[in-house]
Amino acid sequence: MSNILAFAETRGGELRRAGLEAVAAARVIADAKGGQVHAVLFGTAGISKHAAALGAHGADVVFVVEHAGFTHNNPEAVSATLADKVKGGYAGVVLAASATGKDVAPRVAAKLGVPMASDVTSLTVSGNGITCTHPGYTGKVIQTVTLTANPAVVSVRPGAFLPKENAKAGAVETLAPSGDPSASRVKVTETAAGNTAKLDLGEAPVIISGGRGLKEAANFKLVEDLAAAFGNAAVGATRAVTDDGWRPHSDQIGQTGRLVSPDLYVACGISGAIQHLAGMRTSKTIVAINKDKDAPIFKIADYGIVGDVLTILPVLTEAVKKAKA
Ligand SMILES: Cc1cc2nc3c(=O)[nH]c(=O)nc-3n(C[C@H](O)[C@H](O)[C@H](O)COP(=O)(O)OP(=O)(O)OC[C@H]3O[C@@H](n4cnc5c(N)ncnc54)[C@H](O)[C@@H]3O)c2cc1C
Repeated sequence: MSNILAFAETRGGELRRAGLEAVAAARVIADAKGGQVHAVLFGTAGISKHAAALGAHGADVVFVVEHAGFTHNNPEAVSATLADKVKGGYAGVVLAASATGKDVAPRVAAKLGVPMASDVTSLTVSGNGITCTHPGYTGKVIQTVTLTANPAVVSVRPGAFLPKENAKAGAVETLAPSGDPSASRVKVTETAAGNTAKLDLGEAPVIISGGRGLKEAANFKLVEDLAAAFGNAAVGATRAVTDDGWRPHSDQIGQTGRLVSPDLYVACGISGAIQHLAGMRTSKTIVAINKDKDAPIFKIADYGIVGDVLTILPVLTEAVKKAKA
């Protein structure tokens, strides 16, 4: 009982980075316990094409659950299948704390009758316990909890566990869903995609985020220019900005927005209100630009620039372009 199950999240038939991150986190636990990582991939016909990528990122076995009832997220059927599979002899199951994962993970824990650790940013294994850290009280504290329940249910914060490629290919097996996925009481009939050309905030290694200090919506062009110079960056925003309609609500980061943990987070004209920090304080490196040297954002920043964001952003963009040339 040292194998760990990972939920290989997909959307629109495509494997999400969140799924690979769940495998990466499951690998940490399985390696410490001397077990294997088994990923479960749900979808319609043809979804098995993603098994190779899961194997290449650390899944020893990929179970493919194909059914027309998995066209959209189907939390009831997915959680029932995952819980039944875990009962078959696993030490735990790992999911991403994404919108989909948040819908599925508590259902799995409830079906198994165990507690869960949610939005986990790091974990270690000692004896029979899995010790997890995660932000609590809207990010005011980092809590450390040890799960001793067996099996363990863990959801990991997007960006906290980096997918790692290995040379191995995982074995692929088919798995029958528990019950009839088409008969779920919860039916997602449509998924409306946002701007699909944009990098997803939960998956981008770099986020350039803007606040009210940018003065007006048009100045977000400076934020977009810096993101474009990086090439692998997404644009985020504070709630002050999304409430004012400068940016879509899907860009909002924080307590009531997206939770992110990129490698680099650049906060441009953002004060650092606790509700904003709740969504980004676990970023690996934080750079803040603010004209007020006492702005709270500087308390959590690794690098701070005191000055006018409207003049600093074009300079940074040119510097990044030069470094990338
Ligand atoms: C229940 C609840 C939930 C919330 N959820 C969220 C959430 O999810 N996400 C979120 O972001 N907020 C959230 N908020 C709002 C939050 O409290 C703040 O109001 C918001 O984050 C502030 O956004 P801001 O930093 O853009 O604006 P401000 O707080 O107005 O800060 C603007 C900053 O820009 C600086 N500045 C001004 N001009 C310049 C310049 N020229 N150059 C450089 N710096 C400049 C200022 O010094 C200031 O620090 C929530 C609030 C509540 C009550």
